[in-house]
Amino acid sequence: MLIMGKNVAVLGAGSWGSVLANVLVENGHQVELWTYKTPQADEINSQHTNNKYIKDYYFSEKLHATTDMDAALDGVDVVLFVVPTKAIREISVQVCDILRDKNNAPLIVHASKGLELKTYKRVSQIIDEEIPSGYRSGIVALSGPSHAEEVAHHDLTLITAASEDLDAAKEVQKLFMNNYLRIYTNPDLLGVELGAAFKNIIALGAGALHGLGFGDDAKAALMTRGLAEISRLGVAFGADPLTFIGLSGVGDLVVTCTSVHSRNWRAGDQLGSGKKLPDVIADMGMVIEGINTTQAAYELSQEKQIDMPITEAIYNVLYRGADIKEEVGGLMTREGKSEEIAQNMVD
Ligand SMILES: NC(=O)C1=CN([C@@H]2O[C@H](COP(=O)(O)OP(=O)(O)OC[C@H]3O[C@@H](n4cnc5c(N)ncnc54)[C@H](OP(=O)(O)O)[C@@H]3O)[C@@H](O)[C@H]2O)C=CC1
Ligand SMILES: O=C(CO)COP(=O)(O)O
Repeated sequence: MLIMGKNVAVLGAGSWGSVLANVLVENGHQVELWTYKTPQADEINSQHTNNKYIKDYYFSEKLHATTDMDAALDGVDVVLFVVPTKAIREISVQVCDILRDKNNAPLIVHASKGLELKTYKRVSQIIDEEIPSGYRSGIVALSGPSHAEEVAHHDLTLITAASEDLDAAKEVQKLFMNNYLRIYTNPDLLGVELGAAFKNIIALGAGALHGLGFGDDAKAALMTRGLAEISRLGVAFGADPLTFIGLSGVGDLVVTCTSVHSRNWRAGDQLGSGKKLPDVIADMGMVIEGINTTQAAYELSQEKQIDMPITEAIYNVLYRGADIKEEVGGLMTREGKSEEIAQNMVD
């Protein structure tokens, strides 16, 4: 099943980038993990740890980190982007400048979950714009219910390799698949990327409900109604509605709304407990993608006239200083609806 000996550059040495790089090393590939921070590269190379992002975990001694992107991209077969969405464009520009002088045209994979602010572009669209097809082969999104903390310890995880290019998706499937990480292919790149981005909004809400002291009924309700509204927005952009009941849809929604590993859930929990947003962001020290994605999704829903009451409530808390309890009260006392109509993913 494994393709042995591919050369892979992993860009972004946070929690997910460093763990995915380790998976690739364990699968027998040559990996250069790129970070812009020399002390972090030194820590990974000499102590085999990455303690700010994955506590008390020892990486393979074969995993090598570097701050030299040119060297990392030299002769690579695959480039994996795992930086926060807001950094994708600038890193893509740097990668393209380097690939222009090489002739390896690698396969591009990304594992980031968000939308670009203002342009509302998906990660694969940004990469496609900045790295023309002459300098690379296909683009694949790797997505689904997966926390770095669990994959690091070989917990069983199933995710999706999505691409409009099936051969590229199959190559990524073979690259990552092993006895603890199972990969499916999916042709609905748009639906997979939108599900991955939007579930973080609902995870912020699920965390907030927990912080406010609400229980399992409220959590189940939020996840169900949240799935209905994020599917509605995704379908308006051309996603296959069935993608939202797959790994990158309901799968990722469930894990992110229920796991203490989720930074989005934890951020929501802290907001629900009364902590101020700037303190939540500062104390997390890792990316909380749902904050920007809430803004993007809210603006898109306004533009497309799509009813997204949960997203709007979370937007009001994050960007308009609204009181969380009042927003929850507002959601509960909206005009009564038929579930048949309210559940419709399409209208
Ligand atoms: N963690 C997980 O389990 C999973 C994460 N993801 C997705 O993967 C993406 C990355 O997440 P994750 O690894 O968790 O995030 P982290 O915050 O743990 O790490 C992000 C890394 O990218 C670095 N970075 C930030 N901005 C730049 C930049 N402009 N140039 C270069 N490097 C930069 C950060 O450095 P610094 O900290 O110094 O800013 C950090 O090393 C996100 O889109 C997330 O949604 C997907 C699935 C699982
Ligand atoms: O996407 C993830 C799990 O699949 C990671 O979620 P968080 O970014 O909320 O930690």
